[in-house]
Amino acid sequence: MTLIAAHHLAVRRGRDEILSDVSLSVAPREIVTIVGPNGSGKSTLLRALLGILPAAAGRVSRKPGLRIGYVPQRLQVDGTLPLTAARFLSLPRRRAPAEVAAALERVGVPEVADRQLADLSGGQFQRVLLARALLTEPELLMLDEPTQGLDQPGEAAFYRLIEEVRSRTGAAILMVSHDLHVVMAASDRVICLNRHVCCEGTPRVVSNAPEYRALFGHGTQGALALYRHEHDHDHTHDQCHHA
Ligand SMILES: Nc1ncnc2c1ncn2[C@@H]1O[C@H](COP(=O)(O)OP(=O)(O)OP(=O)(O)O)[C@@H](O)[C@H]1O
Repeated sequence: MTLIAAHHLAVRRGRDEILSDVSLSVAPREIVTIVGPNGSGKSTLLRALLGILPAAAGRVSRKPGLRIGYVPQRLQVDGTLPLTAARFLSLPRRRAPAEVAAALERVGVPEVADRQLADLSGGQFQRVLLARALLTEPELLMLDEPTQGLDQPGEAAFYRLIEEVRSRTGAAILMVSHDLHVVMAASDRVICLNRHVCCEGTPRVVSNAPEYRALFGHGTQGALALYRHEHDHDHTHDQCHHA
């Protein structure tokens, strides 16, 4: 069974084709991570899967009635707007205080309920966003660079939390990440995107693929190589595809 899939999807912004011929699918309980250079269309892909952006070609299919929890890449909170974490979780749908407290407890930040959103640390704020996404009891959680701005222990803790969410709720996870170490440890499947799917497969298969090494190199150097990737190589012989 598939929860959500893209079939030969293309997305345009103006005259620019941001995504071409992208096909992918996410099955129940899977953790799938999208990696790729800046501007490679990762956020665009998530937004097209959500139906926020229209398909210029191809299509998106979703299991009927699929419940999706989405954590966007950025959420600007106006520091002058008084809004506590608990109140934020109660928008747009009113939630009982006990439900809000349980949601914050689940993501490990019960103490922030009455704090102003603008006063939370990056890690606390990401957890509040996750708590909010979990309130809809999603079958699929979509997270766009959820650990942006967190330090390494904060990132590792957040990904452990994501795995816990998967085991407790059975939700599938589709996320964008730049942190390759954690991606490799925490994902069932990795999709390398550069306006099209360069390469995909299990972390083991992908990390052993010459195409992956050309893209990412090794270790921390690899993470830097990601940003330098010029996409000047030929993908005709991608061996990690369909792995
Ligand atoms: N609202 C918009 N209007 C026009 N073009 C856009 C818009 N949003 C994004 N783009 C363009 O689409 C391309 C892909 O952007 P996108 O944000 O999907 O990439 P990304 O892989 O998520 O990047 P990053 O890693 O930097 O977050 C970029 O060239 C960007 O300039």
